[in-house]
Amino acid sequence: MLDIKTLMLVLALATVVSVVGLLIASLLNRQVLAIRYWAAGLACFFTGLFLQVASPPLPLWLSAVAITQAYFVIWWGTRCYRFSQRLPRFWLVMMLIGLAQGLTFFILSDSLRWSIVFHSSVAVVMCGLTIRELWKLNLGQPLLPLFWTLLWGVHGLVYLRRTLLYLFDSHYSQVTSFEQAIEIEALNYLEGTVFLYGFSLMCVILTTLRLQQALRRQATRDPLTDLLNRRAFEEAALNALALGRRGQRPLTLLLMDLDKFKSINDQHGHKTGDQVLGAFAEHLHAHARTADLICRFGGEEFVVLLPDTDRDQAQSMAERIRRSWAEVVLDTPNGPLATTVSIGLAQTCHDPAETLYSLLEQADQALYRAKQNGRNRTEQADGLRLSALEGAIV
Ligand SMILES: Nc1nc2c(ncn2[C@@H]2O[C@H](COP(=O)(O)OP(=O)(O)OP(=O)(O)O)[C@@H](O)[C@H]2O)c(=O)[nH]1
Repeated sequence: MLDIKTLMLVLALATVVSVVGLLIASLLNRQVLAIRYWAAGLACFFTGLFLQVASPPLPLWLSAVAITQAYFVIWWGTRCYRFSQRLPRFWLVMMLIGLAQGLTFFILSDSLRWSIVFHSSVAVVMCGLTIRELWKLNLGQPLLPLFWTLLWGVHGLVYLRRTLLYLFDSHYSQVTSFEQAIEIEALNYLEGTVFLYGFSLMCVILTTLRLQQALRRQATRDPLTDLLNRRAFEEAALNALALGRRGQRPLTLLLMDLDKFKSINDQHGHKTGDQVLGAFAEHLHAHARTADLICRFGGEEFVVLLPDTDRDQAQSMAERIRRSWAEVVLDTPNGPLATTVSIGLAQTCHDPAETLYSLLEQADQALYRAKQNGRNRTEQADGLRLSALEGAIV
């Protein structure tokens, strides 16, 4: 039969391996903040184990505070993962929780039973909260939340059983050392070792997933406006066109160009120009439906593809966007700034010869007319011009 000291040593070694692994992973993947908290949480856990070995002479409640605090740090890291950002007041929250625990454990210090009951019930609650964080996130991978739940769920159940036994079982309510409770403590340490490796593995998988998402985003989004970039738009638009053609449903394209944008850059600077581009992207988002594809086509040119939308519906949408944009006054370092947009509109005719590029060409000609006719207006394309199709890619 394994004794407590051996089990503790195995768990401590597993923790060291996990902490070192996660620290290396966090150095390699600096963009994913959560892994740093997860590594810090495990380091906290290791400190708790070390303090446990050193008690006495150190009081046992010190180790209980460190181990319980580890759950709070890991939970915080999982929240940062969910929000994809650093959350404020980490140190303050951790200090307050640490102080509250320190005080509670200090009061309970002479009772191993109550110290364990308190520490285990906090762990059960934190397991539940940590599971919840991942379920609130749409990972797009159903297996990961399930594995996370299994891992934290079993861990929580082991702690729940421990809490209940120390609360209600007459044998455990009398014990004064871990050795006297070897049956449950052995399970606790063995499960803890497996849990640590499972948790570290999950941390690395979640970090990889986040990096993959970031890479996919970088490949498909325009960094300034976060709209679809040209390549991603073309891919999605070709699909939308094929679907529309198959269902014989109308589809319209709006090509937009901010008016006199060069003079905005010249008069207010490039930074303000960028601010205008960002604001216009948000404006488009606010007016588009979820099915619409919005893209920064290049420079100060934007495209919106409207599936299931005919020429008249698209015209009123384009006019809504144009009019409301003319009323937007931006607060820039040089004072208030308002700009306008010109729009070219083209609708599919489901001609077999029609392509995305011929549609764009038609919208571009309409846009050119809008500029020629004084800007801040919407012009419609006349229809499919076969001359525009020469050399078009289907
Ligand atoms: N700030 C900023 N400017 C950009 C960006 N991309 C392109 N531009 C500028 O956008 C301006 C486009 O100017 P033009 O194509 O001459 O057109 P315009 O001044 O908008 O005039 P019209 O289209 O005829 O109304 C150029 O000065 C580009 O340098 C960008 O990412 N940020």
